[in-house]
Amino acid sequence: MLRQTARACPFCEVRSLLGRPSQTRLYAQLQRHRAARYVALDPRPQAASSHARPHAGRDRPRPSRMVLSDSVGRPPPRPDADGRPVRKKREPFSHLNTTKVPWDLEPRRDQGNTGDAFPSRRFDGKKKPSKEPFHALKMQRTLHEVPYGSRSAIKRKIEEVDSFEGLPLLDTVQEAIKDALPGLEYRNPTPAQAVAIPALLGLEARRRARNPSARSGLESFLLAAETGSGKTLAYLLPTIDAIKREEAIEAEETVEKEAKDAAAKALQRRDDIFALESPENTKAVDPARPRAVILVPTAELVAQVGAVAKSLSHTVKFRAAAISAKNTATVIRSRLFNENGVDVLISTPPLLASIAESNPNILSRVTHLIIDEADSLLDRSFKPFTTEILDKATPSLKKLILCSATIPRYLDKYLGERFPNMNRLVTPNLHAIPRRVQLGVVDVNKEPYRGNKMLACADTIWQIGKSNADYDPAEGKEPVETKRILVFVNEREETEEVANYLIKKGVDALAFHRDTDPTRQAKTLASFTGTERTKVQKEGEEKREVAMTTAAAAASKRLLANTKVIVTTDLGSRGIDTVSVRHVILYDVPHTTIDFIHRLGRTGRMGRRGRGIVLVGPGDRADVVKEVRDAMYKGVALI
Ligand SMILES: Nc1ncnc2c1ncn2[C@@H]1O[C@H](COP(=O)(O)OP(=O)(O)OP(=O)(O)O)[C@@H](O)[C@H]1O
Repeated sequence: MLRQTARACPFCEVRSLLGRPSQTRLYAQLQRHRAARYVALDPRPQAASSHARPHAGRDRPRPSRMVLSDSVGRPPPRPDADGRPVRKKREPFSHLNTTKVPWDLEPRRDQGNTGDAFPSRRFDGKKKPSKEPFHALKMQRTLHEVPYGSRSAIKRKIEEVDSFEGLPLLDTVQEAIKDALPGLEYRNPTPAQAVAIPALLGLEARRRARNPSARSGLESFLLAAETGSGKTLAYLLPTIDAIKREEAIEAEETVEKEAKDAAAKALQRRDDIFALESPENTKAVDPARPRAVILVPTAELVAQVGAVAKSLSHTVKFRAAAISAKNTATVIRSRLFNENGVDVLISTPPLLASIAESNPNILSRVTHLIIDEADSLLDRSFKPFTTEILDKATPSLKKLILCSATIPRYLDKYLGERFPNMNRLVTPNLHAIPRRVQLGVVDVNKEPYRGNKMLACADTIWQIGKSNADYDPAEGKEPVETKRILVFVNEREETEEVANYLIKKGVDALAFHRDTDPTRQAKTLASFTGTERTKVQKEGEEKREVAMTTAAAAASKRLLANTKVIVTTDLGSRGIDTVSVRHVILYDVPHTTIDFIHRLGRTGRMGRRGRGIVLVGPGDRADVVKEVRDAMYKGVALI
């Protein structure tokens, strides 16, 4: 509430509120009052200005001429060119020996402070920490905000789902979970799975809407969960469950129909013994009509999600086909038009959109459409293909599921407009980088690097390679055969440049970008994504190491043993499950918090520890890095 002081004009008896309003208004009013007083005291004829003659035209008694000035000792402030009063500059010691607190040092209630005249300063003269954090990040604010109140409510819900057995999944699907999560003793749902699986199975909707008809039609879901939280299984398990149930219903219907047909035929034969036997209707085999389609942005993710689906299909018995532009036309054809049909198709939007153009029937039976990495697939480059597929699949679609670890504002707006009733499934730690991931900063401007980022990068990798701090089994820490480090750069051209420099410095480094040879790319990635190496992979790695050691010995160079490095762009940051990566080096400061989240998300996956190291060089935004670090330390969401 503003404190308001009513003051009466001695000439017009108009009560004006001079307590809280701005100083400019106060002075303007004072000016008018003074002008009015001079006008009142001046015997000369007045100008016809309403400003100079406040009561012109009104029949009011003339006030007494003996009105004393209330500011004799202070001349009226001279107006500036705009007519506003010019304020006298405050001298450094002008406030001394005064008995009243000057107006501009008075505590202001609207600043919400409790009596501190300098809200941003402490008594010791140091700057008070600002109540509004993330100034630098606010300049590039990209992420949609999730209120902390709703995050706590979700936490309570997650606690209710503590095992897969408690979820109403088919027995075969329950069995298959063990195949999809090998090597784990305890397999409990992650927060993403605890939030998504019940909702996608329709438990939430059934609870909310008593009337089952309310659930008919297309249901849309947005699953927003942090990186490495098991989103793939969160959408795959309910989708496969639904497919199997649909299949069972269809099989029952077919048996019923066949029985009816057989009965009808028998009746016909009995009535008409001379009728010719009609040939058996040969069933139209239409193999390329999947029930579920999963869209992902890269060929690497197609392979990764395809592998998870394949592992589930061994127990559940469904057919999954993963196709990408990296496959030859023959491979794509044989997978897609398999005579046994396809239940789940995994592809990139451009490839599927082009296939759907020549085979419009391919999307006619899709009941589940999953758009993984939705923020990428609905940004400018992919959106036309993704929406084309969505539009073509809509007539038969029952469930649309969008997944992402980051929800940018443009996506939030788009979804709000296109799917106003979308079910938003959000995990409590969305947009936060887990505390188990630490962020270190290397100041490249300082000695010994003097602005040489490549040198700083090579040195950091050598330090990690030589250090035993994170991997010492003697101290009860996880032993690793080979350390794997991901280096992220902002531009594709830099990948080769940095990788070549690292090789010169005795580091086993590979550049990974869109134009890398596909077989080499697959081999490189495979060694970073699996915890267990296959025999062939191990042999390949050993061969490469021997070759490098020989080359290094020939050039009498040092070689960093047991450390493998991939230098990549954003291509390697989206969805790739780099479980064996403990260190991520951000060679360039990422352009947005979205890139920070995805790049740092390649380490510390599924409860593991990880470390990110940012190289801050000349011209890099050190303030942004500091704020990201603060947010990570506090465990709050980035903005
Ligand atoms: N319930 C679980 N218990 C243990 N591990 C799990 C569980 N669910 C998934 N995982 C493992 O967690 C890892 C990450 O899973 P996934 O790739 O699906 O994460 P994501 O959320 O899609 O990550 P990103 O956002 O980076 O794409 C995988 O190795 C997977 O096997």
